[in-house]
Amino acid sequence: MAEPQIGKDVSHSKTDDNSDSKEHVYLEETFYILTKKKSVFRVRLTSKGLSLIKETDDYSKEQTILLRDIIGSKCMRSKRRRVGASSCVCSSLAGHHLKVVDENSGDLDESDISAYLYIYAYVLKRSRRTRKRERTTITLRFRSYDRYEDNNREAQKWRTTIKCLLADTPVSYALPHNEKKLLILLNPKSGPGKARELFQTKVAPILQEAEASYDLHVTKYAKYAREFVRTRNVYAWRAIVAVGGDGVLFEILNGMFERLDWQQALEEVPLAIMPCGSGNGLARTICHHYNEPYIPQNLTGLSMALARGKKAHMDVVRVETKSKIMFSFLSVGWGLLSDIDIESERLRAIGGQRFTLWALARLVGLRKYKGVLSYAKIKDISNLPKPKHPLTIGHSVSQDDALDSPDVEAFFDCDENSDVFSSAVNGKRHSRVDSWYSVNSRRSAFYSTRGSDYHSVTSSGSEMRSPVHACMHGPASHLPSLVSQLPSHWVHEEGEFVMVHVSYQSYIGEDLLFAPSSLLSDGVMWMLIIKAGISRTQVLSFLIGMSQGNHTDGNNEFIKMVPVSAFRIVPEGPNGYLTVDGEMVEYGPIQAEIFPNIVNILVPDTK
Ligand SMILES: Nc1ncnc2c1ncn2[C@@H]1O[C@H](COP(=O)(O)OP(=O)(O)OP(=O)(O)O)[C@@H](O)[C@H]1O
Repeated sequence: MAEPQIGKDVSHSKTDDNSDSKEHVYLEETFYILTKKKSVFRVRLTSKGLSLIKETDDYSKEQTILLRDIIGSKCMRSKRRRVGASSCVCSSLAGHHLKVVDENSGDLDESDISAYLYIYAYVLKRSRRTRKRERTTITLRFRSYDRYEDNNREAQKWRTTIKCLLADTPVSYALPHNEKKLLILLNPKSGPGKARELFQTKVAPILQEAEASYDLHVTKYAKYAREFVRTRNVYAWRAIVAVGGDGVLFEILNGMFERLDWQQALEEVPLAIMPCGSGNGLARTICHHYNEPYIPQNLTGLSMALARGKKAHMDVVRVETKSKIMFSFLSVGWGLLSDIDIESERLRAIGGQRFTLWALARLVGLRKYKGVLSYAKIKDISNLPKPKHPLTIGHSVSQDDALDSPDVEAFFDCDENSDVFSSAVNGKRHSRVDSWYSVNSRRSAFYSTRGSDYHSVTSSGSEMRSPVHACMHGPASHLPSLVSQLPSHWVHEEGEFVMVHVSYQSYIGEDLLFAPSSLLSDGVMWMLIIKAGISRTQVLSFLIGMSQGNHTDGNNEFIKMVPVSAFRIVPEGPNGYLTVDGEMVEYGPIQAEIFPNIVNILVPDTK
């Protein structure tokens, strides 16, 4: 039997049955199942993924776990049995409930020389109407040699190769050098207040399996995340993750623009979002573009994206009010949708449904707002100029003061419920008698990645509230000041409006497909204008249509959607709401322009 080998020595090309593309085989090994004497499993690690080929005298059946669905792997050993447990060292393992522990654990069973490789994957499953990821663990048992060290070496070879393939680095015997930690900024108050729980139960276990370590900071007050990002050496982390609603990411983004080195920081440190708020428009948009199932409070696909680190460019909009400049990634709103967003705050505890309830209330008392709307219309969106980077060059400034001391690290190994389909072999000499076993959706007991730090709200440490006056940097505006005249080619509309809402993302909420044609990075803002005079029935069908993205279909003289590159809204009177990314800003004149490609955001790896 050929030993598993690595890299060039054994590599050969295999033509995939389903495609013409050549597939590179890195490792290949046969695993026997003695209880099923006539069947073997040929396991192949290829550039495509992990192929498990079951071969009997009569047939051969292949299952492939795609590389993009694999999140990580881990080498384990058997756990020492308790004294009095009904087993003897030399007895068959078949039928027994095998428990495994970390290879460095003090609780391991020295008499079992097997090394176990656990491979963790989240495979996309389709049922008739839905798609979702299911957790799958493949266990390979290495027991060809008489010494654990030799078996472990084999298992480690597979682990290293998997790790290199996942990191997209050349396959070698050394684990790829990784890497900086993730910076997690978690808002415990976002949405219905479940961010902490969701992170611990849904995100942390996946980061654990991927061996992606992180520093977790729980925000202590509004603007905490913004100050944190402004004042820290953000280059120490490989990405900054907002766990909460769009509001936390808004803070992080604006904290980045408050840095003198904003350009370098945004180029080198990608941002990411884990949706635990009530709107979650950006997270929904990312999943939409990358064909990743979006299931509220599930977070599997986006957690995998954190581990993988694949980046995409995203546009950012510079917004100016009378007294502030800010940067936005989602939307600017005036009228109906902003009223619903802000006034439904009091129903925060019920999560996203607050929008539906308040929409009904606002429909009954439909308001209209007087003002002037001006915009630079994009004439041909199929022929957009290639996005440019802003010309301003920032210089790097970083501060590195300490905030909290790390709290206790919570790490639990997956030593419960870990079944391994094992072969009946006793005696001292082993021929190759390894076996594999795969089980779906196993419960996981992982909470925190080794090497990750949890900075608790209760941990001692300085309150941050920075006394430093923050000033906004970022790309230079091309617009005249808010009180100056606009260019002559702009369109002006004066009158009464039910709403004007501008978004640069497809979804502005989990169920609100606002701009179906929008892309993450296209330099286009989609401006939806609803003029006064529209009937309540038409508004209702507009709101219902937004769940499917067909709210602007059909002939309606009161509703229109316009692609723009810049706009200005000048409301009349003192009463009303203006929102930027769902956050209320001062009521009065507001203008905005889009800057393509400024931010890097982590996205699912669905290549
Ligand atoms: N510890 C905290 N205490 C109080 N408010 C906080 C804290 N941390 C952050 N905030 C503020 O909470 C606001 C709302 O946050 P977030 O966006 O996470 O939730 P959400 O509004 O429910 O979600 P969405 O924006 O998706 O609707 C933000 O403006 C943020 O500044």
